Amino acid sequence: MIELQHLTKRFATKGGTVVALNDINLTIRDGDIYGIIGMSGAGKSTLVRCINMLERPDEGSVSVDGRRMETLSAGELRAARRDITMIFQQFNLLMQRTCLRNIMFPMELAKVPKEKAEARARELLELVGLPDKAEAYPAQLSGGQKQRIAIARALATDPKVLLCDEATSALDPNTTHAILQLIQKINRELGITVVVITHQMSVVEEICNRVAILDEGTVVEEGDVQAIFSHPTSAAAKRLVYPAGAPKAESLPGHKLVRVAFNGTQTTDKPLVASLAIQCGALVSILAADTRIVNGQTLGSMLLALPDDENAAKAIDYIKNYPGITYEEVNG
Ligand SMILES: Nc1ncnc2c1ncn2[C@@H]1O[C@H](COP(=O)(O)OP(=O)(O)OP(=O)(O)O)[C@@H](O)[C@H]1O
Repeated sequence: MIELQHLTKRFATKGGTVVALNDINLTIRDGDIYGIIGMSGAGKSTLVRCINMLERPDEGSVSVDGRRMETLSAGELRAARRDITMIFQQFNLLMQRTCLRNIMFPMELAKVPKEKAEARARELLELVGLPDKAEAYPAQLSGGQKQRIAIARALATDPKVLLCDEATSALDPNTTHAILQLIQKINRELGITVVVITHQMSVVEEICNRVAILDEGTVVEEGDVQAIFSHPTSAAAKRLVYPAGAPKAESLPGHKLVRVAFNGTQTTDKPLVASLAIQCGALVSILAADTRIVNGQTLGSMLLALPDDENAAKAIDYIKNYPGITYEEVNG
């Protein structure tokens, strides 16, 4: 378990002090794929770099499995970083080493005997799907292949935690998907806790179970991905969930406006709008909809116009009792 308590990090710059992180409190549980999302400059990289003490917090504590990271000596920290490894947007491979020797590198530092290190590196090449690239140099690989090698290298010391700092931001959508699948496989099969820093909602949607939304160095929302994405409350979360703007209510004469948010338990075989027409005789119009499927479940919200007639009360009752939906009447 990773626990951040009252974490604050400031940078002194020519223009004055920048508060990159301001009193962050977060708990990342074992086995989570935990997303940390925010706009550029929100403090994501600083946060993740504080977890392995690449940045030293000014205040607060970071504990990983009960071990207080900020209290460790340089030697202890080097050892701890074998348990908490990291991958980056730019891969950071050693260009003059082959892929095999890149993967062996952390094991060399940890004084693992060469034969054992090579055998493990070959296993990891298999795991990331590139057994034939052992003797290739990074310059001969595509971006996705480089990231696979970087992942293999990050796994070489059998870590408990993998920190991913914008690991797919330099990749095209198909390659991003493949790398996210690999990260998910590593989480599931090796039981490694993953922390994913990203500015892309789609990354969080695809693999994370929990998420923290960071805005100007503060956590503005935190929790279950489906709960947050179905009902964003902070301005920063709304900006991320509805990049084109939240569905706005404009009054429609003779209608009640109703916003419904799907919390992820809704199944697609029982469509709400059709059910309202059939069960309640309510001919509802969809004014706006921003729904998505996350992990096979419906999330997002719809703005509905409900004719204000004799069926309205029955329809509202029906919506309120509909599984997996949050109901809100809005004024135009
Ligand atoms: N070494 C540093 N010196 C001075 N200021 C810094 C330093 N590192 C980060 N900052 C500042 O701290 C704030 C948070 O930066 P950080 O890189 O953590 O944000 P981010 O959310 O990762 O952004 P991006 O998505 O653009 O990488 C920014 O205002 C940044 O300018």
